[in-house]
Amino acid sequence: MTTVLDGDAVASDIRDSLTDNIDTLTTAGVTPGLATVLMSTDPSSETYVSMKQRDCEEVGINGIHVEIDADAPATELYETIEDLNDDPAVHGILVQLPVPEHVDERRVVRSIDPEKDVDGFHPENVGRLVGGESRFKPCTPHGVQKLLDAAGVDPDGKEVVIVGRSEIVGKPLANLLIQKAPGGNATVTVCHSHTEDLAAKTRTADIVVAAAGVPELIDGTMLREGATVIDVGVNSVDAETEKGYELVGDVDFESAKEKAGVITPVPGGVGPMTRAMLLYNTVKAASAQTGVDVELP
Ligand SMILES: Nc1nc(=O)c2c([nH]1)NC[C@@H]1CN(c3ccc(C(=O)N[C@@H](CCC(=O)O)C(=O)O)cc3)C=[N+]21
Repeated sequence: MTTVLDGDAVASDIRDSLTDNIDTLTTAGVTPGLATVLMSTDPSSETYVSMKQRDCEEVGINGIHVEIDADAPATELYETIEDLNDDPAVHGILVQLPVPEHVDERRVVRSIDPEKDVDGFHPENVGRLVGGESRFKPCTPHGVQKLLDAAGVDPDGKEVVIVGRSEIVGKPLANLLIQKAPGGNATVTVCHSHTEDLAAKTRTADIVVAAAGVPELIDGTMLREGATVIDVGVNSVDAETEKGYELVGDVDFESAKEKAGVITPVPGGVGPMTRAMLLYNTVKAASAQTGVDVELP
């Protein structure tokens, strides 16, 4: 029997535990604040940001939303970040990526105060993660780790094949999973667009993580019987839906499900976990910045 992991349910449990932490902070006079900055007209970016704001409201985080016209000069975004860095009510800052082409994305990431960088993308935080002393684990990799844990799949000693080498998922996830720490200790292979014979690699894996951004790249023929399959893909493809697009993963779910022991769906798998871990990092940031201790889930 194949288990289909319910990311919405696991994320909901994490939000419940965080609500207790947030109560502790609020009682001590600290309301955690998360600023989301959107400089884009992409409909899926708008959807994600509004979901993040709704999550904040649900758990009692003060969500501050800043919208910048996609045609505005880049300096407007840089100045917004400076203001948010200086605002003591803001404990976490997320600038929704991608930013428009005329904006320097690296500069954006570097200009966020590392202590407020709840995405974990600032080079200082990347360095800390690689060095085994992470401040904020990036939300999607952390969500994958929590989802595996909730499913009772321990990466310790397992062969993990990650398909995709992005700064946001592939690279940081590889780092988390090789760490000599609970939720780590895996043998990790990172595959990408230049990998020869991808299927030969994925067939060796106990755990396959698809994070290439290619719709339905991984199908059942590429999997070992009983493998755990984590689908990080959130590809918007044109469709005749209300929004004009639909969400498709990097895994061909139907054929993969025939082979997998455990599999995540899209939507309802990793996506909600990413959002839950953003709340987690915001609570962690508020606690670190104010010295009010909380016991994170
Ligand atoms: N600075 C920054 N940080 C990010 O973490 C970041 C980003 N930029 N840019 C875009 C990607 C993508 N991302 C998603 C988060 C949640 C869902 C999610 O919740 N998806 C739901 C459904 C979404 C729907 O219904 O459209 C699901 O999979 O069930 C998806 C995608 C965060 N990202």
